[in-house]
Parts: sequence; structure tokens; C-alpha cells
Amino acid sequence: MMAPNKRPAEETESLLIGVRSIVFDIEGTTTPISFVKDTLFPYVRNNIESYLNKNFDNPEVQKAISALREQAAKEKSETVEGVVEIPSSDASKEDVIKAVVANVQGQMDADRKTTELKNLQGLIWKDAYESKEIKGELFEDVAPMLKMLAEEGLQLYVYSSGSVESQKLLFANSVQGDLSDVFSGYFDTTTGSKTDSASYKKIAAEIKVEPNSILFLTDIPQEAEAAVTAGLRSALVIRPGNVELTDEHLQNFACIERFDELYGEEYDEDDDIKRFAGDNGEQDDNEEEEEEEEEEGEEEEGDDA
Ligand SMILES: CSCCC(=O)C(=O)COP(=O)(O)O
Ligand SMILES: [Mg+2]
Repeated sequence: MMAPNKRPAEETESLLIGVRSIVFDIEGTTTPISFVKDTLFPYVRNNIESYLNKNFDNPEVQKAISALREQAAKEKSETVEGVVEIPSSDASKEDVIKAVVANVQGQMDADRKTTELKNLQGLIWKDAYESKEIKGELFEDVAPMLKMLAEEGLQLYVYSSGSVESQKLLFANSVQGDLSDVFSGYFDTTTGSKTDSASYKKIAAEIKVEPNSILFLTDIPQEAEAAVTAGLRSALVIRPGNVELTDEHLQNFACIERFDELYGEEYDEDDDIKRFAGDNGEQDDNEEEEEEEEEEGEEEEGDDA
């Protein structure tokens, strides 16, 4: 069903003209919000205590606990409400685990997107993906469209609040197979908050692409606004289960319900028209030469007959 006020795709022009790189949000863009809320988050809640008991001495886990401890101490000094402090490493394993569990549950209750929380969540999800208890859920158009866009020469990136490690796990262990190959890189909140325009400038600098040649796709208008402030292009993705957008957002941003709408028209597999051929939709010289040579060859064959 089309979202209210959304312009039909047939009437929109391609959002890919002049675009070299696409940066994808995950939750609400490639992946249903329900997968994150009803599968990933409950997995952490249900398994964090046993995970910490089993992996307490793992250096990665100790690093994640130290980061949470520092975060809590800092927030306590800033009088942030509801912070659960974590005792020093001299305290008993039992006391540290109890505090980490309460800290993480508290941050998750508030749906916080802190780097420290996301880092530990990512470590816990690793077990779930490796044991095949969880597979990364994707909207059905995602794998075919990502493959097609990558084949057409676009560089694809992910920018999500989930840690880079958890992003890689989701796409490598997805219900639509291993999609690791389609991505050129991953960004998380270590680059900065998704609602801060400076984060998008950093991404553009890191991938060495002009901001105006980067398209950021997200379900969150504040993230789209931050990207546009940084000089990127952005479109809002309307997926089942997402928070409804206001009329203002629908009017201010290009909106798509599926990735094939990036082409500005219904994608038809039998259609032989190449809609994206590099910068500005123009053919590169090699391609033109190849086509000319092919045509000449055909003419010669015709003459011989
Ligand atoms: C990498 S999957 C986990 C997603 C997650 O933890 C999250 O907070 C989603 O945030 P997003 O920025 O992808 O909307
Ligand atoms: Mg999102």
C-alpha cells in the first residue's frame, strides 16, 4: 500500500543520477524494525548474563565492560538519570556481571544507541549468528537490489547505530545469503551520531567521494536532515512497521518504499534499458567503443552473407 501523500514512483525521476555511493541505514531501511526489537534485543536480554559468565575473561568482553564502566562514571558525574554504575575490576566477577546486566537492560529500556552498549550487543549477537539461532532479516527486495546496484558500479556502504561488527554479522548471515561482497565499507557511531551532520562529512572524507555524489537512505527524517546539511543527498525509506512520517517530511524528501524506486520508475527485469551507467547516467568511453565495435562486426557479417 502506498504511504499517504507519497508521489507514485512512476512520476519521480531517478535518484541515482550523479550518485557514486549509497549509504544504507539498517533498522527500518534494509531490515524490519520488528527484527531488531523482537529478535535481536530480546536475544541480548535473555542471554547477557550467561554470555558474560561464559566469556568474562575474553579480552574483547573486558574491553566492552571497561567502556561501559567509563561511560556510566562520566554520565553519573553529568547527573544523567537512571545510570547504573559498574564496580571496578577489583570487585567480584559476580558483582561486575550483575551491574553490567542492569546497566545494559537500563540502556535498552530507554532504546539508547550508545557506542558502548552497541559494542557489547554486537559481541553477544555473534554467538547467535554463529549458532544459526538468528539470521539477519531483510526486506525481500534488499539482496537483489544491492547486488544489482553494486554490479552497476555503485559503491555501497552501511551507516547504522549497531556496531560495525554487528552490521557485518547481519549481512553475512542474512536470510538472503551472504551479502558481504556488495559492501565497500561500514560505519557506526564511532564516526559520530547519526543526527549530527559532522558524521556525514567524515564519511564522505573517508570514502573519498564528494558529498553531493553520495545518497543516504534512512527511515529517520532527523538523520536525513543531518546528511543533507552535510551536503549529501538523502531519501526517506518507508517500510512496513516504520514510524509514520509527517506531511512535512513527505514533502521535503524524496520517499521510496522499495529500492527499485531509486530508478524513478517500476523496475522491470525484462526491460533492457540501462538506467545507471556510472556518473550522471552517461556511458563511459570504453562502453561506447565496445558497442561501436559490436555494431561494425554485425555490419561486416551482414555484408559477407
Ligand atoms: C546492526 S543491527 C542492530 C541494529 C541496532 O542495534 C540499531 O540500533 C539500529 O539502528 P539503525 O541506526 O540501523 O537504525
Ligand atoms: Mg533506521
